[in-house]
Amino acid sequence: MESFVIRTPSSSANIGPGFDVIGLALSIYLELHVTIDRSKTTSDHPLNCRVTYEGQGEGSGDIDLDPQNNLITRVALYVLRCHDQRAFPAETHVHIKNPIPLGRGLGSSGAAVVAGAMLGKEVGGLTHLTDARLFDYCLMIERHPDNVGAALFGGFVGTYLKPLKPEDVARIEIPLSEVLPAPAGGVDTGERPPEPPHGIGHHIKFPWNNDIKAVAIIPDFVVPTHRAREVLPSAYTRPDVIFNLQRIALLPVALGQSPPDPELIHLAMQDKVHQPYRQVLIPGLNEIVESMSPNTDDGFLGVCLSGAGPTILALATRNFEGIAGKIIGTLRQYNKNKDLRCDWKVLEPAEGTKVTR
Ligand SMILES: Nc1ncnc2c1ncn2[C@@H]1O[C@H](COP(=O)(O)OP(=O)(O)OP(=O)(O)O)[C@@H](O)[C@H]1O
Ligand SMILES: N[C@@H](CCO)C(=O)O
Repeated sequence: MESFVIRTPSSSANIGPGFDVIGLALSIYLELHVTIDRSKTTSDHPLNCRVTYEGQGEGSGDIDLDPQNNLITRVALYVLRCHDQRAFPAETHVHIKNPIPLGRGLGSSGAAVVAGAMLGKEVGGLTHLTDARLFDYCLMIERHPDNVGAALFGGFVGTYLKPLKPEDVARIEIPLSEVLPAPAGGVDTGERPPEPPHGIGHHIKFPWNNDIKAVAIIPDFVVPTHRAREVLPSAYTRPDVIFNLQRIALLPVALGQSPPDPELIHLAMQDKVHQPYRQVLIPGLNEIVESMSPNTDDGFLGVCLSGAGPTILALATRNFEGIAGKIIGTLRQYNKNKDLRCDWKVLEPAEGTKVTR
């Protein structure tokens, strides 16, 4: 019996002004516990794969355990089929342990995509696939690189897409359904899916001062990423673009400096590209951003929406409970549900995806 574990961190995307660019891997981990019984030559399970799931929170019960539909195993299958392997080895068991809350802005789908790509590599014995190449596969599925970049490479990262040749631009616009074909009555057509162009995405690691902790306040409601993208405008004014450019030029330096400069970090985390528009989905967000500063809250450095929300991410050096309490109070004040449940956690930057045997 062969067994191994794939461990992928959660992540917070954007960190204020870095919309679709900056990601921070965080210390809540998705784990895939994989066993392969190669003594079996056939399996009763579709695609030779049994999927089990252990998770928590809203939506956990909706995770599809059919390997043809589950996001993680579908991504693995995409990687395998690009290498002419039509199914998992008989017989594979993937046990998913997922403490990352779904649809809350902590990169659950990014982690699932990265873990799935790594699963395809490992079960297929595709040792030639480097992390840089797996990034290309992930970017065929999750089209913004910030969450998948942080989940794959770890730490505090800036991510960017390479200008592509016109024919390759067309290839990253491939509809998701073609990259990950939904099962057509369970019948495998034998077609090879479109392979990712080489070098779609790149990343650079920024320094992080370890005195800075990430306090994640996780409200008990879901904001699907596609919904949070629909509320964004398709064009921005020049002053708003310049506002974000000025701050993004500061952010990676500000969060690496020792000792941290609270005023600089507070300024560097401001945003005019996504947060003001997402307030309609996360009542209280603007009030939190506008009412908190290093002068009003001891230990506070800055605050932003985590990814597409609704999680709020505060950066701080101390007074974590006080800061979380104030944010929870403001969320409850502006939410229709005055008893809104909110979980909160103090998180650290995390390592990228690792496989242990
Ligand atoms: N471990 C998992 N297994 C299968 N599907 C998953 C898993 N994790 C996430 N998903 C899918 O991803 C969806 C959530 O993705 P979505 O992009 O809306 O939010 P998120 O990734 O949690 O937040 P954000 O992208 O803002 O950080 C879930 O509803 C589910 O369909
Ligand atoms: N950059 C993305 C991250 C969410 O997945 C967004 O904010 O929409």
